[in-house]
Parts: sequence; C-alpha cells; structure tokens
Amino acid sequence: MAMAMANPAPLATFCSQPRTLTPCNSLRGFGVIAHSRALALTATPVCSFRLRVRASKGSSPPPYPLSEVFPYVAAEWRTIAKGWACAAVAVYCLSRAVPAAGRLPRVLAAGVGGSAEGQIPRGVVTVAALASAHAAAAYVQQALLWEAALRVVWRLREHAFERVLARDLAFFDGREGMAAGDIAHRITDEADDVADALYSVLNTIVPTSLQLIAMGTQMVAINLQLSLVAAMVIPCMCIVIANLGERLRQISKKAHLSLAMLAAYLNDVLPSILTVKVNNGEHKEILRFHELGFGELKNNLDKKNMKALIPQAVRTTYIVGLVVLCAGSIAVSGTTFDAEGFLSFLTALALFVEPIQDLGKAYNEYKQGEPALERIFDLTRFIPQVRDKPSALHLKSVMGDIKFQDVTFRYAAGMPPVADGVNLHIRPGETVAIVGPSGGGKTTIAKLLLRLYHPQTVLDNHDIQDIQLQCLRTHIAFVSQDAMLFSGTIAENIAYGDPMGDINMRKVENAAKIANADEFIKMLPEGYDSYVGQRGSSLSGGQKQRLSIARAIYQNSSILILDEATSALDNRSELLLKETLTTFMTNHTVLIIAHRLEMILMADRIVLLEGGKLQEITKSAFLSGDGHFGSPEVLNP
Ligand SMILES: Nc1ncnc2c1ncn2[C@@H]1O[C@H](COP(=O)(O)OP(=O)(O)OP(=O)(O)O)[C@@H](O)[C@H]1O
Repeated sequence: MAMAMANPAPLATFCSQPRTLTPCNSLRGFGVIAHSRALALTATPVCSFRLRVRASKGSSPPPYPLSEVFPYVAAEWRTIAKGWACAAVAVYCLSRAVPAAGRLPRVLAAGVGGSAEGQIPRGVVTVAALASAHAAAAYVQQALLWEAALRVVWRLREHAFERVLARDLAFFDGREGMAAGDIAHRITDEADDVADALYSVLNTIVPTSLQLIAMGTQMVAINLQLSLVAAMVIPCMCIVIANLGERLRQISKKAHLSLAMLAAYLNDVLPSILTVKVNNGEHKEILRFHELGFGELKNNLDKKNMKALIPQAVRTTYIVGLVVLCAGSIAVSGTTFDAEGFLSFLTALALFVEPIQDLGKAYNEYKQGEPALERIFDLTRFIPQVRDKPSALHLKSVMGDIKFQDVTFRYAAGMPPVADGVNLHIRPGETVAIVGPSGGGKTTIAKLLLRLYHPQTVLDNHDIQDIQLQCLRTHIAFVSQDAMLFSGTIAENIAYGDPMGDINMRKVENAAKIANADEFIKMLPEGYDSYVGQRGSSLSGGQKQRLSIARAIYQNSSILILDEATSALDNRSELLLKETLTTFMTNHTVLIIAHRLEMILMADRIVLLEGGKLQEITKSAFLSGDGHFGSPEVLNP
C-alpha cells in the first residue's frame, strides 16, 4: 500500500501568482529596516477607523466612500489650506491682470509710437508681473494640492497594508482566498487613481469656484480677430509641450518603476503570509513596505509637480506669444490696438477654457477614482476572528505541554471536518510524529496549534485563545512544507524570526550547522551574504528546506513543528540533519509531520490522523503496517 503523494500546498492558489519584476537592489536587503524605523515617526497614520464587517466580498459598497477617506484628508489640512491660499492669490492676480491687460494695447501702441521711447511701458510691467505671480501661485497651489492628495494615499496605502497583514489566514487561503495580485493592484495602481481623484476634487472645489466668481465680474464681449491672432501661438505651445512632455516621460518612467517595485514587493511578501505570521514578521514587513512606499511617494511627487508645471509653462508661452504677436501686428499696421478685444479674449480664456475644462476633468477623475477608493477600503473593513482578547496572557517562557482536547475543525460550513473530536497530549520535551494519508489534516493540526484558525487547544494549561498571539507564535517555531524564503541574503532569511530585526551571526551560523546547511552556504561565493533570489529561486528545494529549518532553530522556541521539512532532501543530507537535530530536540517539544521513515522514527510516539480521527500507533505497528501508514518506496528504500 502506498502513502499518497503530498497534496498541493494549502497556499497553492496564492503562490501561483505570476511573477512581476526581479527585485532591484533596494529590495535585496532587510537593511532598509533601520531607516524605515526612523521614517515610521512620520509615517504612522494619524487616523483610525471604526471597523465595519462586510457580509461578503461581493456585498454592495457603502454609498459615500469619500466620507471614509475624509479623516485622512483632514490630516493634511495644513497643506490643503496653503494650496487654497495660493489659489486665492492666483485668482486675485488674474482678476487684476484682466483690466490691466485691457489697457495694454493702448500702452503698447503709445510705446511703439515713440511716446515712451527706450522704456518698457509701465502697463506691460504690471501685466507681466501679475501674470508671473499668477503662474507661480497656480504652480505652488497645484504642487501643494498634489502633495496633500499623495500623502493621503500614502497613509491610505500603509493603513490598507497593515490591515491586510492583520487579516486571518482564511482571507488568503482556500478557494475563497483573495489573490495576491489583486491586493497588490488595489494598493498600488488603484491607490494612484484615488490620488488623481482627490487632487481633482481638491483643485476644483475652491480654486475653480474662486476663478469663476472673479472672472464673472470681469466678463466683456469677445473679440474674434484677437482669437485668430491667438491661434498663431499654438506652434510655440507645441514646442513647449513636446520638450516638457519628454521630460515628463522620463520622470514618469521612474515613477512607474517605483510603483512596479512596490507591486513586486507585495507579490513577494504576500504569498509568504504564513511565514510572516508564524515568525511575527508583521511589524518588519510594515517597515519594509513603508520604505518602498516612501520612494514611490517621492518619484510620484516629481511626476505630479512636472504635470503641474506644464500647463503653466504652456499658458505663459501662450500669453507671451500673444503679446509679441499683438505688438508686431500693431507695429506693422501702425494702428491702435482694440483694447476691448484683448480684454475680451483674456476673459474668455479665463472663464470658458480653464475653469470649465478643470471642472470636466475633475469630474472624470473623481468618477475614475471612486471604485478604486471603494476597493481599497474593502480590504480594511473586517474584524479578525483570530485576535487577542483584552486580557490575553503574555508568557515569558513555555514548557511545551500541548493538549488537543476534543478538537473539531472544518474549514467552512458544509465541508467535512478535518479534525473530528481530536484528543492528543504531547508532554514537554516529547517528540511526536503525525502520520496519515495526504490531505488527512496533519498540517491543519499544526495550524490550529499556531492559532492561524480558531481552535480550542491548550498550551501549558492555558487555552491558546487566552495567550497573546505574538507571544504564542514566538514560542512555536514552524517549518512549513513550502520552504518559504524572502528576497534577501541567507543570513537575513535565517534571522527572520528575530523580533528586533537584528542578525546575530553567531546564532545564524549555529542554526545553519544544526540544519546541515552550513556546508553548502560556505561554498557560495558570498557565503551567508549570498542573495537567495526572489522567494529563494537561486537555491535548490533541499537547500531551501535546510534554510527554513535553520530559521526555526534560530528562533529557539520551546516548540518546534516540522511539516514535511525534509521531503526534498537526499538520504545523506537527511541522515546528517537527523544527527544534528537529535541533540537539539532533546530539550524541545517537537511535532513531526512526515511521510519519510527517517523522520518518523525520530519520534518518541507516532499518531495516525485519518478521516478526522486521531489514534496512537506503536512503532512496530507502523513498521509492519504494510504500507497502510506510508509508501513502500519510503519504508523500504
Ligand atoms: N484553506 C483551506 N480551505 C479549505 N480546505 C482546506 C484548506 N486548507 C486545507 N484544506 C483541506 O483540508 C484537508 C487537510 O489538509 P492538510 O493540508 O491539513 O492535509 P495534510 O494531511 O497535511 O496533507 P499532506 O500530507 O498532503 O500535506 C485537505 O482536504 C485540504 O484540501
């Protein structure tokens, strides 16, 4: 009889997301942590939200997503107020420039006619000064409002990511689990759409209204002749747009790259959510995310500033060109320029082209951003099932006495129970092997002990639901069958469970020796500083498994769970590992989930999990089981 092949990993759906980018150097090290910690002072969201539970992922969204983003926007009120103050200055300059410009033709004609020879007419200086002040104020207004919108989104992203990490494993797992790519897209691209929408709204409410009111008072009849002259300025504008457009393209490329890095990072870390959780890595990941998010903020801010500059530069070109053309036509024709026509043109330009265009654009942007906003908040609205009670205990140390008492568990209502009245007592320092058919529920038992779901299990006479989650997971080191590694160096991966993010090289090397990984690590060109590639892609399955074991040993928890931790090792490596592990296991409580004989025989006791029921079997019954408990190839290699 054969012990069946291992099932696909429970997180298989999650892990099979297509890769995005190879992470660049800034993603390689965990060295960002120290810097991130400093930045964290400025990054902590100032707002907290009342949690809301959605009946299901597909339930209809609340009607006013803007109201949910309001606390984030309110946190940026200073920047917004400054932006709106600049808007008031810009509109004021424009309203003063219109009558001054209305007098300009007369002033210009007088100047060209020789009445003020050798001097720039005062009216020209006034208009130029007002136009420059308007352009500068409008530029600063837009830059500030972009900064506010982007900072809102930066905070929103951090909040969403923090909430995603706090989600139950069930949110990521199983058939209903949310895909990593979807989450990454919401937090990156769609958040960007939200920034566009917010900016449009901020830039429209006050500035456009002000401009419309101010210009309404200045309105005069339109001069068609002047409009035709104005059209001749268009080629100049095209040259300006082409040049600045090329610069914008380059800046945008950088901004896109930083956004792609963010997406790559998310696609890297979210498939490893199990490892993050069991290593209490949430805080570390929040800091790493913060670093990349801040880089994206900078590049995007450059892009938006350039986008703000372009219309101002184009408008300046337009007005300067217009003045030159008017002056030229007056000089050539020798006639007095129609002042009313010039005034009408500027008024029409101000009243109809700019604010109305802005209103239309703002509406479109908002409509584009609204679903994105909703989808981001959808990630954050939940109450985790697995959470600390207010009175949860912090245990400094545990002996490792584990009791499963009549535990029944099913993944979803209507599904058969994976554990059906399971009773198991593992005494401190004992090694117990769980065997059974593939899909029998062995990994589920380990997950229940780690409280990744909501079980009733007892550790050191405490119901694990009464123990702080972070504390519980510190006392249990878990090596999953998927050998999850992060992009980073070997040393960083082994020391991942360090709560402070430090790397103790002595402990790293010791853990690697026990895991029989020291030999191959030392043969790598950069030894412990070797980069493992995305998700450890530069290492073999067996090497990855040994690093995962070293990570668990580094954690030095009282309880060690090895879930098919040696399935990819060759016989020699497994024997060497067995020798070093045996000493380590003497003062630890160890739960071995395995199909391989060598590992199973390391246990003091063997229990069989089949059809949700657990029963103890003797080693002799196991060995003479004729394959009932394991495959003949493994039992008789
Ligand atoms: N997140 C999930 N949602 C729904 N069902 C799940 C989930 N994870 C596992 N299962 C199901 O629960 C059962 C037990 O899975 P588990 O991974 O515990 O088995 P196992 O004994 O460890 O298998 P193997 O030896 O192949 O690793 C399987 O039938 C599996 O399909």
